[in-house]
Amino acid sequence: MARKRFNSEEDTSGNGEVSFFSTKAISGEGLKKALKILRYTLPYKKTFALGFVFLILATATSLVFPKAVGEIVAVLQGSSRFTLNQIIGFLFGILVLQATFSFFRIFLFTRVSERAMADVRKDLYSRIICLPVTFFEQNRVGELTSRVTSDVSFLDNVLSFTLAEFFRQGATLIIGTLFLFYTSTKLTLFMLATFPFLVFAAIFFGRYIRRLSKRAQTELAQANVVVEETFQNVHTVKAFTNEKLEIARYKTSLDKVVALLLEAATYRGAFVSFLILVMFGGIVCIVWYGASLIQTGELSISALFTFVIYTAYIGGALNSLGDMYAQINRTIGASERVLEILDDTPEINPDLATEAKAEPLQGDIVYDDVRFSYPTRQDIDVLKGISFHVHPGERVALVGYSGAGKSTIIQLLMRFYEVSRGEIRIDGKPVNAYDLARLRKNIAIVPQEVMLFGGTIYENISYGKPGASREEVHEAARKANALQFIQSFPEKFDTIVGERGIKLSGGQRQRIAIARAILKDPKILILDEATSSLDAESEKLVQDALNELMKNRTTIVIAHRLATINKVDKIYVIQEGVIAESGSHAVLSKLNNGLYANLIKLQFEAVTQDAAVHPSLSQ
Ligand SMILES: Nc1ncnc2c1ncn2[C@@H]1O[C@H](COP(=O)(O)OP(=O)(O)OP(=O)(O)O)[C@@H](O)[C@H]1O
Repeated sequence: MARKRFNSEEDTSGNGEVSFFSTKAISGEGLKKALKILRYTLPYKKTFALGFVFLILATATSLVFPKAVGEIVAVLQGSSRFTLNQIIGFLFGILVLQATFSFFRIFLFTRVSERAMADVRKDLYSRIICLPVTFFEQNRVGELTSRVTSDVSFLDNVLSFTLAEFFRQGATLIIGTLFLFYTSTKLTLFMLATFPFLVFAAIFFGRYIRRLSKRAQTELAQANVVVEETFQNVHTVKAFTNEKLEIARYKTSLDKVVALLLEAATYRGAFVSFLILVMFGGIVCIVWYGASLIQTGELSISALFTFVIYTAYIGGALNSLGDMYAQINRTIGASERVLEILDDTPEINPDLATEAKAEPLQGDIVYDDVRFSYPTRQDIDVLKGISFHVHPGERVALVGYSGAGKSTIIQLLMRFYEVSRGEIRIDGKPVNAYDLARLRKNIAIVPQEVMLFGGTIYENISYGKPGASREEVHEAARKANALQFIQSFPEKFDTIVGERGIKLSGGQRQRIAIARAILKDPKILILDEATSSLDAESEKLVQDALNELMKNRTTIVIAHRLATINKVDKIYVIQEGVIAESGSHAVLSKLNNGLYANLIKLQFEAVTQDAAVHPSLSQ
């Protein structure tokens, strides 16, 4: 099943960030999709509506302000019906109201947006985690993380802030202009002929500067990559004494940042000069024309005051509407990407999967002429007709050179991918015919590299069977030969492991993984043997634990160190996607020029060479 990579064409920075200055026009289709995201606010629609009422009230009060200031001038001229104190009192009243309305607007809108966005994040995460492995191969993890974090933040911002601002500024623009016409038609026409152009010029100028700053930010992020990489791999840097090289690399990156920032600063300086000269010049022109209208008796002084303040309001509104257009455009892009994932088909239903009982199986596995190529590399046939039969309770080993296809054979059994041709059957039924969750509950893997989650040892073991009783977890640890080392820690099962906790040795980690598998109690077991060998004592503890685990289960071992597999019933030697040899250890190791015999010879040579270099190892 070919899955499409979701749209990330706006990701120009390459690090999952979305271009800030996409100038693409807002399309009707995009807008429709973005509106679909708004359905997440539906559960909170009452709060949203109330917030909207406060928004209208706050906007209305702010629009009264210039009129009141004009009235003060009228009082000073003696042409008002009110006293100065009355108007100042009124002004204060307006301010208090506006402050109160704004508080509730922000409070209510934020409540809606934060809750709605938490819902989006939850849905998005649930959907992503339930998508098939292929999806994760076709999309970089960094990008997916940014979908859940930054894309949703864009939506959040729009809901809690931009939407309200858009309405407020739009209303200011329309109602303000109507007020202006009402105050003086001639002056309004004069203003409209000049002012908006100046504002748009300022918007473009401003945007160009921000684009430069944005580029500088991206460069800075690149420079930080150098810092991060070298700090993380400080051993490599030091081992090669490449400190000087890294310093030079960092300096080159920083120089680029500085050059861009300086360029932006030059434009910023020019921008301020532009504002002083042209924008304020524009206002001076309006005042000049207004004053001449006052001289001819067509306009009152108080009306001119009101006019200038409204003009400033309108200028501000135009400016922020320009910004908002860019922001809404970005958000549409973000919601498109979020929706694309939400609309993707999951392979598993998490609610049903947790409930699902393991399918009662015998563990009879048949590979019937299985052919396969990875969806991301369709041109390369990784498996070219694999056929074998493992009877219930049998142990088989897959061996072969690196890249031969051993792990791929296992991944197909787990149904991480679908076979291209042929069939895999368990207990006579094709794997595809099983419910995915119930099938996977029957298979446990002890992987090469055991990844433990940051948490307690107890949590890590019970991952094999969420909800297991304390006794079950203890018993599994005992069977896995892990009890002794766990008991030796002061916090025992509650010891934190992982990044912020204790670092377990390779052998200890493996025994935790074995305990996990014992707890899961699967019919089919897959051991992806660790490539690196443990010391003799750990090796024995792990091997004993594995022997306990393999009892009464069909086991497939991916063997890297052949010394450990002489106890299996049958060995399959995989070479370039086909089974080149099969049989018992005793038979295969004696085949003249046989692949298996050769592999054993190679490993034996490697061990003896090692012993020659480190004589202590052979003792
Ligand atoms: N996810 C993937 N996408 C594309 N190609 C892959 C993927 N995983 C493995 N391959 C390719 O498939 C081939 C078989 O890989 P596989 O991991 O099955 O080999 P292996 O025998 O298990 O090797 P090793 O012993 O090193 O683990 C290799 O050529 C590898 O490059």
